[in-house]
Amino acid sequence: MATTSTKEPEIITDKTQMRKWSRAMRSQGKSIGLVPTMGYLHEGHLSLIKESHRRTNVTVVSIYVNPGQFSPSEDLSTYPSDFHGDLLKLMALPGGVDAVFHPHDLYDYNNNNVNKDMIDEKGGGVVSCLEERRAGHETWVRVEKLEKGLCGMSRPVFFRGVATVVAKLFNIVDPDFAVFGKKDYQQFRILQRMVRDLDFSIEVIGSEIKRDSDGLALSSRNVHLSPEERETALSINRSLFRAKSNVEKGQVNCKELRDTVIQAISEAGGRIDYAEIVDQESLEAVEEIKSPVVFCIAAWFGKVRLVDNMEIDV
Ligand SMILES: Nc1ncnc2c1ncn2[C@@H]1O[C@H](COP(=O)(O)OP(=O)(O)OP(=O)(O)O)[C@@H](O)[C@H]1O
Ligand SMILES: CC(C)(CO)[C@@H](O)C(=O)[O-]
Ligand code: BAL
Repeated sequence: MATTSTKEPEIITDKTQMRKWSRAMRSQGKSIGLVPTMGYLHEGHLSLIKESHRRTNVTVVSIYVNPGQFSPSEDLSTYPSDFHGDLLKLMALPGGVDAVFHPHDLYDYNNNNVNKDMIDEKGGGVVSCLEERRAGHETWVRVEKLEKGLCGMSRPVFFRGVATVVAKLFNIVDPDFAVFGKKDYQQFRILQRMVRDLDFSIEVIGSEIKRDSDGLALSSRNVHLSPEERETALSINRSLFRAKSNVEKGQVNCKELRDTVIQAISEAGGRIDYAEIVDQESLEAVEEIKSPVVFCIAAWFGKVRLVDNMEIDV
């Protein structure tokens, strides 16, 4: 629906301005697509924007590295960013984007009287960089069952942080559609469930994984891989494609499929966080493939933790 000429997006850093902009678009009868990101944009992000162009009149990209989804031991401080480069990529994209929402701090409530005693520093048993900062934020969205397994095992604050910040973005931007990548499969399913359970009037779209020419899933964190680690990391996508082909040839025993993949990645030099075959919607582990599943993997290559997955529809 969008035009094909490139354009400069409106850059909005303030929540109130963002809301005003969205309301103005709505009053002109325009539908709004939101693509939430943490910046350092690559072709994967751009493919989400193209998906939004196909469905809506105007597209908003948010760029915000959310401290609420990182635990203090994770890589918030080294997360890559290049706002200027991101803008150039957005402007070079046919159709561009209409607005970039780039708040400095989404948890700035102007409450000067926050004191230490007001804050539950444990956040229900888990602590994120947000609580460490004593931001005076105490409301969290939790998608209780779906957040438990897979990435939730090793990143206990991650999904409540993601669900909460995305709920905030939804309230501020008020989009009709929001596009997320299936690369972060559990995140996509959790946000779909959040929207259903909390009656947001927003359609959550899952967009296909964009890969480099050698098959590695594009990710902002790939920039931290050494050339050797990057080569090693190809074991994830190669073993996932092999697993899919083995299922198509009739191998349906999940333990065997998982063992093969774990062995391939470990032998290549990766350190497995998890390798699970789960139902596409419930994300519950299955033993034998009889219905659509997704094979999800997280593994460390040096100091970089990568995720990838493969939907297998039978
Ligand atoms: N290769 C990809 N293909 C499709 N979507 C992607 C891809 N990489 C990221 N996305 C999606 O882009 C959105 C923003 O993700 P984010 O900004 O965290 O980038 P990222 O590359 O996933 O970074 P990282 O994995 O290093 O955190 C998410 O919905 C994510 O799933
Ligand atoms: C959805 C998101 C922008 C929330 O911070 C983030 O988790 C991401 O980039 O995938
Ligand atoms: N794309 C997922 C965001 C994160 O790993 O924090």
